[in-house]
Amino acid sequence: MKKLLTLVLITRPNQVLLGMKKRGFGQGRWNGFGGKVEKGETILEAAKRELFEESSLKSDDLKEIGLIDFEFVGDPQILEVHVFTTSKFEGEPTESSEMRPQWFNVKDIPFDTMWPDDHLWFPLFLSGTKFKGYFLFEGHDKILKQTLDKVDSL
Ligand SMILES: CCc1c(NC)nc(N)nc1N1CCCCC1
Repeated sequence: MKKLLTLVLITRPNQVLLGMKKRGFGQGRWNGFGGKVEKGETILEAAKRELFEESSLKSDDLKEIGLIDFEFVGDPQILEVHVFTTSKFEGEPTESSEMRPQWFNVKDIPFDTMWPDDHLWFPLFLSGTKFKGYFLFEGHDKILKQTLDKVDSL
C-alpha cells in the first residue's frame, strides 16, 4: 500500500529555501515543502498546493527530479515521495502554521537537523541529477537499508 507525498525544494543562486516543521510528522526538522496528495488532484497539483499552503510561494515551473520510497520498520505503508525543484517562483516566503521558511547557503545546509536521508540525496538534487531512492528506517533516526540510483527519467 503506497501513500503518495510531495516534496518541493526552492532554489536561488547558491541557496536553498527550507522550512522548519512546527508540528506533526517531521516536527523540529528543516525540510522542503510538501505533504499528502489528496483524492482528485495530480501529484504536480499537490506539490504546487502544498508549496503555497506551507510557504506562500507559487510556481508553475516545478520539475520532478527525484522519486524516493520510504519504509519504516513495523509499518506496512510505503511512503512514495515525489521530489520537485524550481528556481522560478513568485511571492515572499512566509511562515505558516506548519513551516517557518529560511534561506540557507548550499554550503551551510543544516543536515544535522534534517531527516537523515537528506545528506545522501541532496548532492544529487543540487547537481541537477535525477535520482530514485529507497530508505528503510527504524524509527525516525536510523537508516537500516538504502538504495540510491541516478536515472535518466523518473
Ligand atoms: C517520508 C519522510 C521524509 C524523509 N525521510 C524519512 N525525508 C525527507 N526529506 N522528507 C520526508 N517527507 C517529505 C514529504 C512529506 C513528509 C516528510
